[in-house]
Amino acid sequence: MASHIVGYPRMGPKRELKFALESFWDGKSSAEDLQKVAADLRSSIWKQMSDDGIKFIPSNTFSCYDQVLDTTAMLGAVPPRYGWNGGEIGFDVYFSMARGNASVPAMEMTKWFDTNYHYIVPELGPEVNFSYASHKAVIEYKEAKDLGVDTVPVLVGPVSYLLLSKPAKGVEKSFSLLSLIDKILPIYEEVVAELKAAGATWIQFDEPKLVMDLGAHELQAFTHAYSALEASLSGLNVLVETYFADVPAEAYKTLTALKGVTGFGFDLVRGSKTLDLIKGGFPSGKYLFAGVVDGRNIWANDLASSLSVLSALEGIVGKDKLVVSTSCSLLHTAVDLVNEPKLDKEIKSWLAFAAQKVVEVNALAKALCGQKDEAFFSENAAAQTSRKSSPRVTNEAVQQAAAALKGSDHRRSSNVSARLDAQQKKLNLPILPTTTIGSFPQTLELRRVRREYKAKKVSEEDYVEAIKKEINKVVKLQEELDIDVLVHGEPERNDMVEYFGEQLSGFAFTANGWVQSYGSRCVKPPIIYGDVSRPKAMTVFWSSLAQSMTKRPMKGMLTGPVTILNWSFVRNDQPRFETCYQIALAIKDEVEDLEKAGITVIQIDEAALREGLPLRKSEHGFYLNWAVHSFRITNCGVEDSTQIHTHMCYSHFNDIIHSIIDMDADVITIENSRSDEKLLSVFREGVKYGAGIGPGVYDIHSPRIPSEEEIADRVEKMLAVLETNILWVNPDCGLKTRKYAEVKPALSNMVAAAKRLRTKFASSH
Ligand SMILES: Nc1nc2c(c(=O)[nH]1)N[C@@H](CNc1ccc(C(=O)N[C@@H](CCC(=O)N[C@@H](CCC(=O)N[C@@H](CCC(=O)O)C(=O)O)C(=O)O)C(=O)O)cc1)CN2
Ligand code: MET
Ligand SMILES: [Zn+2]
Repeated sequence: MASHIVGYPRMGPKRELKFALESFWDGKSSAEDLQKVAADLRSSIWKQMSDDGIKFIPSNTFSCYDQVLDTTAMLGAVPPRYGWNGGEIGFDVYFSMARGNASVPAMEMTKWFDTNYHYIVPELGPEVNFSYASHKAVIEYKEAKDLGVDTVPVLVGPVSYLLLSKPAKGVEKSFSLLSLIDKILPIYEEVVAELKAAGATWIQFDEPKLVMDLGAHELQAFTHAYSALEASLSGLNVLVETYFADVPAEAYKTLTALKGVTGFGFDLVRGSKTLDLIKGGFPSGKYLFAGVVDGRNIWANDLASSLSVLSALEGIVGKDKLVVSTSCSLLHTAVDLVNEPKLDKEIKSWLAFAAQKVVEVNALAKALCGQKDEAFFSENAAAQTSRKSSPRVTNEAVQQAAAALKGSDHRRSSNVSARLDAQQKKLNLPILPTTTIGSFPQTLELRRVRREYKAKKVSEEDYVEAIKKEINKVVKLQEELDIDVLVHGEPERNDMVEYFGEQLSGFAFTANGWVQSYGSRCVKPPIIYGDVSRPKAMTVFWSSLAQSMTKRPMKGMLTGPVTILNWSFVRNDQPRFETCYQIALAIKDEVEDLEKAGITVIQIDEAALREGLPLRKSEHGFYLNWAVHSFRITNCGVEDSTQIHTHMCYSHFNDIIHSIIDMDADVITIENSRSDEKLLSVFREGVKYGAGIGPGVYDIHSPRIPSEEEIADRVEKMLAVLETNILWVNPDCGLKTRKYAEVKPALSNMVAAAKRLRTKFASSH
């Protein structure tokens, strides 16, 4: 029985790649230094999987930024503004596309399906001249082979690639991206030919788009593409891999009938319906890659239960055609439990990170062919039992409070326009008020203080003093810049989710459980293992302190329940919505404590509300209903005069705008500048929006400093579709990843742009 891994984390167990990248970008190390770190990481990953006994080991799942951007490089689809002149694409052009450079902004970045990973969106049109411009897939295949590991090279499949793209600037929005299929297939053929020549016997095409709601035309593109590739694929075993949900029935038919394909991979964790499809018929003689080990979570696999699923599948596809696999790439889980010596022993026994999941996959494969490791299986069974019965998982009071939520809608007592009037009386803000999203730059010094406090090398007193000084600096800076609604800058927070996770009961946190979010940026999602409650106030001390430093309104800053849920590793022993309601109750207590402490503006970030939207339309309504309800629970109890803000990243909101309105926040700030103002088109189409809104006026993901003119232009464009009295002026998102040298001039230009427009507006009225 064979084993397979869809993909593996690339950052390294101690984020080696992150540090190598950032040092290279800062000019502190050479391209060779970066290449060396990258090669060492790849080699240790391959060696580890090979030592663990994995038969199908992936290559080309490593990336210095993003696998979709790697595909763009492979196809030579570099937008002309990056000045590429042909030849093999190097770091210069590659990182300019990813991060922008002094003169050109970065390409758009967006969410990878419903994960917290982000990819760089390809920009395509009829004018693009595709050419084979990055040989990375072949180079990495050979690199592994030289190390004695025969791998399965992985490519983003041609159809998913096109469906993940967008029309380039100047190309009709209605342009059919799929019409480019015959232009990119020849490049794929070149890559395949080279891989074959290098000795590859298997190749994996990731086609995750197959789990979405696709039309006949899109499904037809798969049939067409793989028929066209059939000849060049002959002699190779070909795996088409899907993940993140079940494959709809129509897509399943298309997929399993593809020409030239010898194996099909399915996510059997999130896609339990796929199991029925397979039982209803699977093409004979083909391989089934059964993704039973969850790549999206940190829970140890229930090996006994997986084994029974696998045995049933074996009966359908045959012993020699079943391959045990992960549900998706392990990119979305933490790297290695070995680096968590401080984690509670019992909780640790319930967990498996990427390295442990590789072992689980192999153990399942061996068990199927009669080499069951009894000790390993019984240890696993004991951990499953302990998790089911452990008293630390259950909190009766919390369960009762959550059950009591049923039956109420949890709405504020007045409508938004009455509330905005009451708030304006108190706040007395100018038109086009300026604000920021919350965090200010996280300097090295700040990180050092937090780290040393955590390690008990700095006393509580000194720590509070250091943070206080930082808040004071941020407050003074905002006053100098003349920003209207201030923030304290979040210096006490490592991350907007982890910080709350560390203070709530029912959560565990890790020391090294990093997961890549984008580029070199990683997050350490907390682990929700039990019922959630708030032992004490979490932010009131810092927010009150910050408010005492200024006469201007200071926003209380919280992360909302849906975002805490979506950016944590969530327990899988109860429905997600139940966990979300529990978190909502904890945040509600915090909102009310902030109000009592005299905070008049409270921002409850729901950055990840959109990303949690199920991939399939049929499930949207149910999710949005409980997600929006959870948000309302947090703030339905405040006074009219308390202004509730929320913030969201990524503006693909056209389809869910009514749910966003239904959140009933007083002000919403939304990412906007990096996605071509898609957001504004919603309002252009006539959706009525009466609450305050701040579409981001510049991109904070790039080091580039926007000019006053550029920002003023953007705001004017917004004013063409939105009423002047509801518009706020703010950046796209928090500033924690930026440097002060970037933030100061950018915010100064932002305030100047707002003032310029206020003057213009006053003189025209
Ligand atoms: N959870 C979450 N998801 C999100 C976002 C977000 O802010 N949070 N934002 C959106 C964009 N994604 C982002 C993801 C990460 C970062 C980010 O800045 N990450 C930091 C890590 C931040 C962090 O938690 N750092 C800690 C830990 C510091 C640290 O590295 N400590 C070392 C100690 C060793 C050493 O570095 O010396 C360790 O713990 O190992 C801190 O500052 O306190 C990074 O990768 O650089 C930004 C945006 C979408 N998804
Ligand atoms: N308040 C948070 C911040 O400014 C919101 C970020 S959304 C990813 O960092
Ligand atoms: Zn954001």
